[in-house]
Amino acid sequence: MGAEGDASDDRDAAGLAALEVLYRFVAAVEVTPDVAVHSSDRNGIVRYWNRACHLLFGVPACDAVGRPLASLVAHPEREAEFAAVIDSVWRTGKAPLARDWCVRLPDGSERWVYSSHFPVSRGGQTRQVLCMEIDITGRKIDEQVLLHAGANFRQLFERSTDAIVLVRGREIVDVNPAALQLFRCDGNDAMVGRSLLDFSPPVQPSGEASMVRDAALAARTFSDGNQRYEWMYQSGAGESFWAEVLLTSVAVDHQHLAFAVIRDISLRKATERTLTMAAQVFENCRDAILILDSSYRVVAVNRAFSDVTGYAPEGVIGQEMPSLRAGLHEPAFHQQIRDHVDAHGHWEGEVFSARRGGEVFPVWAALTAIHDSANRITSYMAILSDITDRKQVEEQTRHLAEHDFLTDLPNRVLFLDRLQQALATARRQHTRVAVMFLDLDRFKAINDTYGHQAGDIVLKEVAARLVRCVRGVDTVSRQGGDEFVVILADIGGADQAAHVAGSVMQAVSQPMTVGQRQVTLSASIGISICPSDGDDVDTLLKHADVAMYHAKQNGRNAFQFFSPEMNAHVVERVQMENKLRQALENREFLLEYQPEIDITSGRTIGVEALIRWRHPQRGILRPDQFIPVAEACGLMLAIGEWVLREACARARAWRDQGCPVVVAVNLSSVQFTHDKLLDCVDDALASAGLAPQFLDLEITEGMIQTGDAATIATVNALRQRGVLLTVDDFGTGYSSLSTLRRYSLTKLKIDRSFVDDITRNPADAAIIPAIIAVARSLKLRVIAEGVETAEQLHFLQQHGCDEYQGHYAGMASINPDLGITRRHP
Ligand SMILES: Nc1nc2c(ncn2[C@@H]2O[C@H](COP(=O)(O)OP(=O)(O)OP(=O)(O)O)[C@@H](O)[C@H]2O)c(=O)[nH]1
Repeated sequence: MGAEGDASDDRDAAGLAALEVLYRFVAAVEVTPDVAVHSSDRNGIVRYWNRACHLLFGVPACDAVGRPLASLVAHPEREAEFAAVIDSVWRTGKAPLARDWCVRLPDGSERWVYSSHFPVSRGGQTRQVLCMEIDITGRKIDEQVLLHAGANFRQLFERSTDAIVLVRGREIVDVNPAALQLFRCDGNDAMVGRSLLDFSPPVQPSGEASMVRDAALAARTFSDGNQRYEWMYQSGAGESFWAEVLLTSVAVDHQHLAFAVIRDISLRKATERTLTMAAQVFENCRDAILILDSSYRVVAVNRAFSDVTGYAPEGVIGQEMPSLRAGLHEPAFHQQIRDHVDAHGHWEGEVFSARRGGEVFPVWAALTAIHDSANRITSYMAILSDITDRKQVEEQTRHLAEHDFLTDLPNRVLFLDRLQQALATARRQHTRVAVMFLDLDRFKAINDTYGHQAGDIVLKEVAARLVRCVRGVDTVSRQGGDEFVVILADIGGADQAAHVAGSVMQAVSQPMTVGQRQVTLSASIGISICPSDGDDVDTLLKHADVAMYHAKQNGRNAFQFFSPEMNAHVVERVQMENKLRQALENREFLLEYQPEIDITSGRTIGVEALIRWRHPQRGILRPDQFIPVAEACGLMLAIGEWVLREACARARAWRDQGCPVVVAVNLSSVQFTHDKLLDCVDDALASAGLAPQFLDLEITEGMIQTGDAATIATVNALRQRGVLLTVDDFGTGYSSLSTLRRYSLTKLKIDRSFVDDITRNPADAAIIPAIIAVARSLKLRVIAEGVETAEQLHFLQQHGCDEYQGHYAGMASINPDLGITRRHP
């Protein structure tokens, strides 16, 4: 990517540099007073005419362009020769040698010009003939004078502004002051006696050796009388310069002499080079270039213009710019651009252009005014870069940035933007907007069961179904994971939102095929409505999320509208979560111990450790007030570990004080199924130095009723360590005798609701003897909890219960009195 980027940067830089050359050239050609530049097409019609042409021929560009060249510049007496020269350019595609012409101007006057003709080619075919002309009338007059000078020849030789060098054989025998000046030599001695080859580089720019070419020219001059050619010289100061040479052979006193009239044409050559380069840039530039006259009519276009727009040059030259004609922008917009260019010289920006077939495409346009020497705008240059591809890439990039890669739905970024817009519209038009937050139920199970790929297919299918449930003005977005949010714009009321939520649930719950399988899903949806539940993005989203959370809490597969009470509940819960996270660190937990009494002896044989939270604001909280939150936010493991350690340490302390009691600790299901349970128990016992038989772990029926191998292994591992195991809240679950038999347990704890029944509902208390019978058959001890009255104790005693706990024996406290023995009736 990087390398490609660098390469294209280089290309762009080169392209810009080339365009800069072109621009400077067009500007230079336009303003140069010395070189008249014009071009004509195959029919001899003038297509380009610079300001110097105006000065030389007396015809302004606006009158010259479009007229036959022959009507502007006549070549009296040499019409046929001139026509042959032009014809050879068209036929051969080659530039002929420059030559002098006497031309007649439209006003009847005559001038001498020195003309060079060049083909302007495209695709290997000559399209125009470009002509550069220099006014040499003054020099011609000098030459005429020279011819008729006779005796005054020497004087004219001395005064000539052209360099004249007399040569015998190869040797220079005389030079005039102009020659000394041209060759940067201080006096005749510097040249006389030497050869012109001494003032030439070894090789000419054409690649020919100077010596070889010089010999050929000398021979031809000798046979033809004279030769005109171009030559690269090197001055005495070592500088190279281009010259035009007229070498004439003369016989004086039977000696063959030659005199060379040499004129520096470096300036013209440089202009030619720039012209060639500019023509190449113009033709080969990847961007479309148009040269426009001061009325914005096309004077010339390059190949890229035709490639990009499909217009042939003939179709547009002399017309106004095609994109202007297409009426893609308001006329006022074009006028603004023109005003800007006239005022500042340049304008660039993004506009639309049209191809010949009518297709509209985006371009980056740069329009530059070209001024003459009097700073008047004579023409314009427009460069049009087709940015269709760039726009497409931009569009793709934008799409990627705003859409979810999996479902192609708007992502959170675009969703937020759309919601802002929907809310702004609702505010203006006093309408309502609903935000529907949807989370799939137990989606993790799909991933876990069928694999992530299957999960992806499900998410895509859900996305498609959601889109089908809403109108075009609504937005369905995926926020990530299995969460989707829908904006229902301009809804009549809550009923309408409920209707959509109903159809969404219906759509999601239709079975879908993933690979070979059928999957059935459900979703929980929370809805908030603007303005009643909030009128800004954050509030509406938060409230829809809160409502969705409640839908989940209430059993999933439902939708819920937001209500302030829900919010209060959630706020409270979040606050509790935050406080809970700090509670361990701040040592805010404490354990109270409730004695467990042996019914026969009345002695305290154990204690149940009960966790309390000393909440900084709300005082002492009981487990049911915070344990569900701790479980939900993943803090239960850490809290459970602390309880185990603390309880074991305390049991060890009591034993050291001579009160060896068993400490019962409740295990949460997260703890019980966690693979660190055994390590955790071992650590707690080891760090307290407590024998395992003094630790009783209380688990619920629910945790063991599956009877699966993993649960059996955990129970066995604990029992093998010697730790006791009690099934808490016994009688409320559905464990069967056969399941219980699989485990090596210690004790069953009769749930307090049955103990309550002894006094309140004696008929139902019959379950207690049944539980005790089960325990006996499994050789387990039985303990009853929640014993508050003598009557309850008596009932338990009568039915052979082993132990009890409850207010009758003693409240839970930090420092229970373990020494007392209760007297039972
Ligand atoms: N296949 C797939 N799964 C994803 C993608 N992004 C997130 N998930 C999974 O989606 C699941 C989202 O689970 P949750 O919403 O937290 O929980 P859930 O199982 O849906 O349970 P509830 O939301 O409580 O009903 C997680 O298991 C993520 O790993 C995804 O692009 N493709």
